[in-house]
Amino acid sequence: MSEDRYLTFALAKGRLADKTLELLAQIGISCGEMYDKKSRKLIFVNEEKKLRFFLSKGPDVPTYVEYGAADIGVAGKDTILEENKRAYEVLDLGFGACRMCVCGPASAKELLLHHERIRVASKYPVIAKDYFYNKKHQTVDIIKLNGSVELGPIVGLSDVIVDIVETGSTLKENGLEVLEEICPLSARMIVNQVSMQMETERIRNLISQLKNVVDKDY
Ligand SMILES: Nc1ncnc2c1ncn2[C@@H]1O[C@H](COP(=O)(O)OP(=O)(O)OP(=O)(O)O)[C@@H](O)[C@H]1O
Ligand SMILES: O=P(O)(O)OC[C@H]1O[C@H](OP(=O)(O)OP(=O)(O)O)[C@H](O)[C@@H]1O
Repeated sequence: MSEDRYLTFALAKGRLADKTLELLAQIGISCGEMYDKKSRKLIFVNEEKKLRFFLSKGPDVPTYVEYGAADIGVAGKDTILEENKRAYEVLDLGFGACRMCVCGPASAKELLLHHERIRVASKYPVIAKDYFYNKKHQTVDIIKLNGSVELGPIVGLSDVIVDIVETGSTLKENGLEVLEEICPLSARMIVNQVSMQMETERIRNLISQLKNVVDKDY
């Protein structure tokens, strides 16, 4: 444990970024110019509290944390499950709440029911494979897509999709529905395993302050 060592945070760009910065601000941690959307700067330092922050693509957050390039990370549970990296998941931050679901046209219900060998399109092939093979014991063909996954059943690429559902409006507007729920999702804080041993007090203190705010808000 060293007083001079900087604790480094890897934060996910995109939907979760603003909420993460707001949460840190609520416990008195400022990330300064990170709020400046026009800035191309990647790393920010809070000298007073000996903290460093950087924004990365969401799926890279668990990688930075596993290798110790970041001590702490904030990412969606979907990303954590999909990337499957070594790190301690220490806190459910509550925001970014949504669900991972199997979705498709109503007609695909029968295919699921009879454990047919179906095609599943997803941005999350690891989660999809784990669900169908390990939980449902159903053999399927998984097709990896990078976005607009709802297109899969519409254009005949796949029978169903495994994707995030929040409000359900994307499904509705495209004539699809939730067929099965895989798991609930939200933003999580993860910690590098060595950092947790080396900086136990600072990290525990941070977790407990964040927990107080999260318990109050959600
Ligand atoms: N409606 C939603 N769609 C997608 N992700 C959501 C939604 N609601 C909450 N989330 C959370 O936000 C995270 C994704 O945020 P982001 O804005 O980076 O989306 P993305 O579409 O996956 O990114 P990209 O545009 O780089 O592909 C997810 O990992 C998930 O945990
Ligand atoms: O239930 P809803 O509130 O409609 O939200 C769910 C949609 O949002 C996400 O897509 P995103 O906007 O990230 O775009 P993408 O399809 O390119 O990943 C997700 O993949 C769904 O398509």
